[in-house]
Amino acid sequence: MGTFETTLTVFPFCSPSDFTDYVLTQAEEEGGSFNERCVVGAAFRGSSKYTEVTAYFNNAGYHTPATALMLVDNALFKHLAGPNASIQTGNYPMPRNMSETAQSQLREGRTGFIIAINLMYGMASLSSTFALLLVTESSIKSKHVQQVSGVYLSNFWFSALLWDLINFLLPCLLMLVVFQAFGVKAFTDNCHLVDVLLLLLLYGWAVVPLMYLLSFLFSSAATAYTRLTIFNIISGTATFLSVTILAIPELQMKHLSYLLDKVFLIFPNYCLGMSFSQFYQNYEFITFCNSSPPFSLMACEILNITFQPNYFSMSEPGVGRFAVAFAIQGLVFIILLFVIEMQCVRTLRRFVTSLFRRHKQFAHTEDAALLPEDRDVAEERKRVLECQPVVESMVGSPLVMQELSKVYSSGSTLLAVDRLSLAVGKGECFGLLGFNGAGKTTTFKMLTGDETVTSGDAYIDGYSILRDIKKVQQRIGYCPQFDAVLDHMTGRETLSMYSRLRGIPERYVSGCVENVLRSLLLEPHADKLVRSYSGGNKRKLSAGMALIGGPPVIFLDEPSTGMDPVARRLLWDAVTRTRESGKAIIITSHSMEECEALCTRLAVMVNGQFKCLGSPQHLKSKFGSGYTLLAKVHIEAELEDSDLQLFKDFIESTFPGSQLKDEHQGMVHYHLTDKTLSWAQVFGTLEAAKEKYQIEDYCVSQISLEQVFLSFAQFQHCIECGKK
Ligand SMILES: Nc1ncnc2c1ncn2[C@@H]1O[C@H](COP(=O)(O)OP(=O)(O)OP(=O)(O)O)[C@@H](O)[C@H]1O
Repeated sequence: MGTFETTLTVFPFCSPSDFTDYVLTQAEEEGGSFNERCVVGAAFRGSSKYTEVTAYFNNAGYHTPATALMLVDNALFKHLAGPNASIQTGNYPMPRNMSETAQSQLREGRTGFIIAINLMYGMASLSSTFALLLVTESSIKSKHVQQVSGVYLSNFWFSALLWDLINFLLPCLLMLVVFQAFGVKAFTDNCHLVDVLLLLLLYGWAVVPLMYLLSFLFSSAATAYTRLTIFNIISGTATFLSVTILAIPELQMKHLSYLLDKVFLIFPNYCLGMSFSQFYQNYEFITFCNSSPPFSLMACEILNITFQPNYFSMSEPGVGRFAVAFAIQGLVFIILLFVIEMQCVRTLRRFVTSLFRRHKQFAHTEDAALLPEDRDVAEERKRVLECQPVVESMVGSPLVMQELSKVYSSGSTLLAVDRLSLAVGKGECFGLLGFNGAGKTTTFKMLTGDETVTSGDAYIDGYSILRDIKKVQQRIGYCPQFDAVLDHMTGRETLSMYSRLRGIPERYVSGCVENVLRSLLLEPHADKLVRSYSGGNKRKLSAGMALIGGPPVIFLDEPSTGMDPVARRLLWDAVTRTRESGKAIIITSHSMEECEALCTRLAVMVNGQFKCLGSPQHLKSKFGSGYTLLAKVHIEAELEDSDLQLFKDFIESTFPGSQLKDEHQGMVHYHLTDKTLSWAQVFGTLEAAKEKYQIEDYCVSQISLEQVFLSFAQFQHCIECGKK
């Protein structure tokens, strides 16, 4: 019994309509609060002999009629018996009969329903987090670099699954604590916590691989998280609600509900909601039907309440079929994961598209064959193609490319790499030079298995990239164009992981890591998280990941971008040492200085083709005729132009055909184009003219690699503009 407190307001009313008007006016003025404040009222009318009392109650309250009557009676009693008189009123509901209790038990299922809905919402956002790291690893190419470093697909996925399930166990245990703390008997009585934990873990087994599968659809972690959460909510809550609502007998759609229940068994989130809801309901039914046998059992029979003593029974309301569904879902999702990862679909698609593309490709190849090819490139092609079978004849060449081509056909068709043939020997560093969009990165991507090959083949250590990509990947180191490093690891951890992936015995791992850290000047940052690294240090780490363990073939895609001059030279030293130890290195760079310092041979790539090939000196001699002259002439302030002009006239008359490339503050840069000139002639002439033209300093050199490279600029067509 509760205490009833209210403010007594007394107004003189003459008729019942006065009271009604008062209530209506007050309700209008006060709005919603009037309804809460004013729950009962009473009107006393009449003379001293005869008084009519009317009690009013606000029907929003459950007990207001009785309260209104109690107050009126109290007032009358006080009036007649004195101020100390009072009537105490109590509320003692009659015990419910069996039928009412049964009806109530049936409705109790609502608690299970609410728990299930809340659980599904929570799990929807929790399970989508399992895709985050995978999406990040794929988008930054870290997964690819790990594969290239020797990770087996099965190891990658099962270790991820194991780790995620261990992580998933923690929130599950927390959930059990919550059930225990809030006394949710259905989930805590009779060792049910174990059953609930089993259900949650089975859900984890099913949903984690599903998130892995769906992670392939996204390239950004944030987008993946939002969309997967929405997917989980829809595939859980929406399906659960529709089946539950359609099962209401009054709707007469039980058959549809039954059918949908079977269909939705493919969704782990639906199974989670249903299993928890039904587990709860089953507990309630069991409790009621066994409460006072045999009457309760009879009531259950009459009201058609069925329960399953075994909670994991396959029949309703047992949750056995959901447990089985979880187990099968997990298995199927893992199989699908491997089907996708083993590129079965990709291979099939490539086969189908190649059928359609064949005609187009032949047309292109015929066109290309008409174009004249550089003699060195043609000889390299002949050398490579003549060696059949490649595996036996090219033992000295860890990398052999045979007519390797790549056509991108997203939107318009683009020939990114055009029939490259090349053999790179042990202890050789081969440079791929080319303008932006020439096809260097695409070549690397094909060689490392990141892109499919349109035609041709390549062999690494004798293994074909088409047939034995796994074996190929175990034999290469790859530093991609953009850093594929994981932010949440330290530099030392990253290098240790890659050295283990390369199969370095555990006792040598720390020595190897220290070597790389020291050689790339990364020691001061070794134990910092990669997310705090500068761009240059990340680049050093990427290069270190490719070099560690000394794989036979190493691909470095613009490794020194963003490095300071000291770090760059240290990298060059590390690359040179690796090359001298007998490894084949293929490097791309936009720094001619770097190519001259590192490469034993190089090729300039234009529109996916090699335009020239050979050692830096060979290319300079072949394509860079003449000399470069840099001279500094002493000039008086007032005679500036005439002094310099005299010298320029002298050069142009002495070396006919010379081209002035640059001129600045008395410094001139000439290209002496005459091929017949000898070093002695050029030096002799300049020494003789030194005093007459007040030459302070001069330098004569061969044409630089950069000038050779620039001479191919005219051939690179603008793909985006679609013109040559
Ligand atoms: N996934 C892709 N889909 C379609 N076209 C692509 C794709 N990747 C690259 N390309 C195109 O292929 C051509 C070669 O690109 P690639 O990245 O290999 O050039 P690159 O020589 O490495 O250039 P950079 O020096 O700028 O790195 C470019 O025209 C590019 O636009």
